[in-house]
Amino acid sequence: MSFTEGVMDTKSETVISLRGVRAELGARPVLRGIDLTVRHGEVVALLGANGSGKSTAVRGIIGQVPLSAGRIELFGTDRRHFRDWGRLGYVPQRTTAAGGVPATVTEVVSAGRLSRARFGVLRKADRQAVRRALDLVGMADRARDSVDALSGGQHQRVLIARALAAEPELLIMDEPMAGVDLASQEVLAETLREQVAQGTTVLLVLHELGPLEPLIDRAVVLRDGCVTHDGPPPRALGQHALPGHDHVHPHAPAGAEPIRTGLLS
Ligand SMILES: Nc1ncnc2c1ncn2[C@@H]1O[C@H](COP(=O)(O)OP(=O)(O)OP(=O)(O)O)[C@@H](O)[C@H]1O
Repeated sequence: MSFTEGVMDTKSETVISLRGVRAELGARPVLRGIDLTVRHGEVVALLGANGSGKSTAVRGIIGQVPLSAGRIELFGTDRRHFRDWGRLGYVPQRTTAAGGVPATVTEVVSAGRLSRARFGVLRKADRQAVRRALDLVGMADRARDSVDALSGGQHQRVLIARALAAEPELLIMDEPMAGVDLASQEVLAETLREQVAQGTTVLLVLHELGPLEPLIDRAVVLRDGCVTHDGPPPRALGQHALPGHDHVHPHAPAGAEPIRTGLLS
């Protein structure tokens, strides 16, 4: 095989594949036949209204939600047999980094490196990776602080640093910008841009594209547990401008029907 073929193989490699995925939570069907493909180097945004199944889909991918039907593959391996979790970084939705146990920022971010550390022991290169991750999210100056002393947005940055510390090939993030102010969103967007430039594949749940918009290759929109759009991301900024957001023009006559464009609602 030539070098060029090798590169092309990597580029077209499927990193995440969902086929006919169904899941129930309690008695409620939450995923109702999802197909989704994310290829090497792609940045894919998972969009949709509250309760449409975005978090459940992401949690299904990382093995936290059992499937009732269908198949998920990670790096070409059936998720049920996938063990190479060090290749994947995950930022969960709206949790705190504290978890009830007193820990410093460095300790939390170091935990994200353990999957890469041989025998669970952090060596110099691992500690450097932890420092780099803290630098990337602009939290290096808080390294020794207790995570209890952080604001919500700072927690979020620490969780992102924890995911980056493993230098993952695939980043899965569930609303990484939730509770993060615009200036910090710009910092995180820049961080992500650098990761993507290095070839990291990204799947992220978003409500607004915001500063991430230029990075997004493709948007997949869920509605009631089904994919209703898989293609170019909505062009305009902000959820109010996303296709599918019901919109009544401010000067429309009273009682006018909202304009529905069909993607999100
Ligand atoms: N543990 C659970 N038990 C029962 N139903 C659940 C559970 N967790 C979520 N659900 C339901 O599953 C559906 C999808 O939830 P999910 O969190 O995946 O949506 P989402 O698209 O991520 O929403 P949001 O934008 O609000 O985060 C919702 O109707 C929710 O009520």
